[in-house]
Amino acid sequence: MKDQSVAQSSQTFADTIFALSSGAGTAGVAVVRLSGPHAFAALEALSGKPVPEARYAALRLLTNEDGARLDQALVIAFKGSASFTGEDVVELHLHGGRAVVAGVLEALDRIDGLRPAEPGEFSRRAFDNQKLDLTEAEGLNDLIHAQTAAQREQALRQMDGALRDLYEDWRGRLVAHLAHLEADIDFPDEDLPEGVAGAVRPNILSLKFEITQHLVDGRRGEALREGFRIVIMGEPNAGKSTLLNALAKSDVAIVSDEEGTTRDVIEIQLDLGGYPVRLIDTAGVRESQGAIEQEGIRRALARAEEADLRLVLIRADDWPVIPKSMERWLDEKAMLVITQTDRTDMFHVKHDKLPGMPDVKVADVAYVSAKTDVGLSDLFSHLEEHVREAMAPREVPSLTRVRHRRALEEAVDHLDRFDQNAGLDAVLAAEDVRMAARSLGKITGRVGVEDILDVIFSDFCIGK
Ligand SMILES: Nc1nc2c(c(=O)[nH]1)N(C=O)[C@@H](CNc1ccc(C(=O)N[C@@H](CCC(=O)O)C(=O)O)cc1)CN2
Ligand SMILES: Nc1nc2c(ncn2[C@@H]2O[C@H](COP(=O)(O)OP(=O)(O)OP(=O)(O)O)[C@@H](O)[C@H]2O)c(=O)[nH]1
Ligand SMILES: [Mg+2]
Repeated sequence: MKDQSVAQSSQTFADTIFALSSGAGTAGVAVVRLSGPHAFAALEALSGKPVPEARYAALRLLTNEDGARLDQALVIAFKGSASFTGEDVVELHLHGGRAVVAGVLEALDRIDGLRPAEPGEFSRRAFDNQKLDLTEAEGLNDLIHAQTAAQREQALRQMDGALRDLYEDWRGRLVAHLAHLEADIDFPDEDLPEGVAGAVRPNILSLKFEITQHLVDGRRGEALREGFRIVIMGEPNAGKSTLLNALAKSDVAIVSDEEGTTRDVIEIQLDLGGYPVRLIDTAGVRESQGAIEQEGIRRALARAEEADLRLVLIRADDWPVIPKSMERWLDEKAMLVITQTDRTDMFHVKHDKLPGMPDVKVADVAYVSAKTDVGLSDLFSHLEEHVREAMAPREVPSLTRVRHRRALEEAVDHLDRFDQNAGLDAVLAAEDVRMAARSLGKITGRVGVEDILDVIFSDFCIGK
């Protein structure tokens, strides 16, 4: 029974799938991809000619079953298993017009054994045929969505197997320890009074330390994937929306001298030196009677809570007094931005050791005027610096998804349990190591992931 379910997903039994693999909309060239046992027969049906030699492009007139001309296309066949999916693959490089693509997709749909692909189904087949592990597949999906150079670099690194190698190395080491532990259970070693569990304990604990270090690296891989969230906050009229517009170099948010102008959260994307940033403007924080403004403030504080960096804005004429509502937000995740410096005497503002100067621990202090542009380019470089520091790749690759984080935390939990059981019960201790190895195996997809595969791959585009 079990073997049969494996065979179901392998190439001989699968349907042949097809999809437009290039972007939607009119383009110079559109690529339709087919994968599965009927891919070559489908090409023969559309072109009326034998399939060209594998991996060589050929020009073919494509017609539908009524003989209507569809396109003069460039076609390529890839023989399984030397293909992206591991199955027979055909690519139709079409003229990118709507009617051409629609005509070809319709003609394919009418061929027996062919059906449109689900999102991510090509990659899913590549995974099933061991062309990719899960981290590589995720890297591929990230590459397709990469908006900045640093995101592209991280995705390519993951596609090269950087995370796979790291996690497989850890798993391999655990499995080796496990083999010793199991041998010891069957044939205890008289020379080791604490048993093998005691002997391998230091190695396992040092491995656990490596995993914990990897976990505390500050969300850098996730931030790079999702965009680093910079939240602009402060009291009404601090100049938040003005600053957003200045940094975005675009008139995105409404600015006025009325307090409480902004109530919705406004988010824009920036590319700071190749790093993706989500810059978020929020409602001014104050005691408010209005229900809508209150909701705006609630949302502002929620965003501030999950920010990677907070820009806490204070008007130069209020400085150095810090509004009560902002006190709790000033920490090492905050940058203090003194705004509207044109409205007051700069010497007074910039004097660091003013009497009554609050003693705050923040990442940085900046002084800006959106009116005169003074300080804006400095603020820009400080932000760029901060963002690079937070997301620049390290020698050991960073985890890029909550999915990885959860599995690693699970592994650490099992290793903690191993630590407790090591001196007490060899059988339990071995089981803990086995479970930890299993948690690591879930990241690459080696074990126990059948139930999450649909979730992972359905997040991909159609045609990928
Ligand atoms: N036209 C086209 N361009 C494309 C893709 C594609 O599928 N079609 N890709 C799709 O994402 C990417 C290239 N990735 C690919 C990865 C592996 C194989 C492949 O045929 N692999 C075989 C043979 C390897 C070899 O000869 O070195 C294999 O792994 O066995 C093809 C494309 C980007 N550009
Ligand atoms: N002189 C001067 N005025 C500024 C500067 N920045 C903002 N303002 C003015 O300050 C007022 C408030 O600016 P906004 O950007 O709307 O302030 P905000 O913090 O978004 O306010 P809310 O959305 O109400 O919370 C507007 O009249 C702006 O023109 C500045 O650098 N210099
Ligand atoms: Mg505003």
